[in-house]
Amino acid sequence: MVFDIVTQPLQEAVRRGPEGVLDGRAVADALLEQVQSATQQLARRGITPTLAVVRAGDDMASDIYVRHKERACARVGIAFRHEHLPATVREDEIVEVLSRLNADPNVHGILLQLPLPGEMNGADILTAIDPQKDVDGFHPLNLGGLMSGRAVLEPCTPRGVMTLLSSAGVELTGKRAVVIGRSVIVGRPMSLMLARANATVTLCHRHTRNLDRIVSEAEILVVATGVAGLVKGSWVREGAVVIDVGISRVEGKVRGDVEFEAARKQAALITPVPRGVGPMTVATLMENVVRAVCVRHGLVVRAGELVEAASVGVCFDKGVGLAPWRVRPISS
Ligand SMILES: Nc1nc2c(c(=O)[nH]1)N[C@@H](CN(C=O)c1ccc(C(=O)N[C@@H](CCC(=O)O)C(=O)O)cc1)CN2
Repeated sequence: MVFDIVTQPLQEAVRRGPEGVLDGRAVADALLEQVQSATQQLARRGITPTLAVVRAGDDMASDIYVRHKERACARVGIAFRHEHLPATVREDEIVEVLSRLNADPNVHGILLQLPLPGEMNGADILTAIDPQKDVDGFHPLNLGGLMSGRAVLEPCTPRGVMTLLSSAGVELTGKRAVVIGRSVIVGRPMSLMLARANATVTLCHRHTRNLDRIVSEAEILVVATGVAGLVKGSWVREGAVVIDVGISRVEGKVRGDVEFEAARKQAALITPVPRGVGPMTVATLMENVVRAVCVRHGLVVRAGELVEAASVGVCFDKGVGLAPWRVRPISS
């Protein structure tokens, strides 16, 4: 465990929120405080964690999200670099920028803001990011590490959902979990993380038949489709925990994938949109930047304190320079 979250402040943040609503903003704030404490301790060792965001084109939503990331960096003491490339940029030019950032020892975390313009193949370009700096956790080595239980850097949105669930004290063992959406950045890693936490997971997508019936059996429901209002309140099982990852703009308003008011009547806990999962994505990114720094410098954040990894029995085998997933206990 490279960054060990202290759960009590997160639990208190959940308790302060409205009954039945999982206030992602409050939990994200509590997490950001812990990240800030870690960056202050890193600063005392002369280390300034640095995140580089590469963005191509002028997608309006991306503009908002990159600004959220910049603001979060400023808040927690992470230096922020923005490489904003024109929409006409070629794939090889993006790869060139990523390679330069890979080689820069002052950069700890790199992310490529999605979506990319036009027909560009994001999956190919993402492989150009050094897996040790891949703070989005989208590199195939990190995604493979997630599958084999060895990833250090995991995708921010599903990881943020897991943090939200644990801060609300949601027990997952043996629970029937349904994930709607099979994207590489949310649905698929989400289903792996829930299975890792001992839930029984069904992964649904656009070809799934009888979606309403499957949803009605879910004790934990995670919806990540980007289709506003797809999940009707009447589908939701009484007492379910509902996590809405979707963000769409409808008539100038931000909406989720779940009919919030109707679903709230059924659910024991539900995340709103906005102020639900979105802020957790950004806070978890900040956590991942500190993770990347720790892996590089052989450090661990344990119960809020930064310590040498060796003193708690963890070593980071950097091997041929591509393996955050080669973290292993010294004793093994
Ligand atoms: N490289 C990446 N690209 C994208 C990711 C990602 O994790 N890595 N995820 C999304 C966009 N995203 C972060 O990049 C993101 C989405 C939403 C929010 C957020 O805080 N939303 C607010 C609402 C803000 C608004 O739209 O007005 C909320 O839910 O409260 C943050 C980050 C796709 N691309």
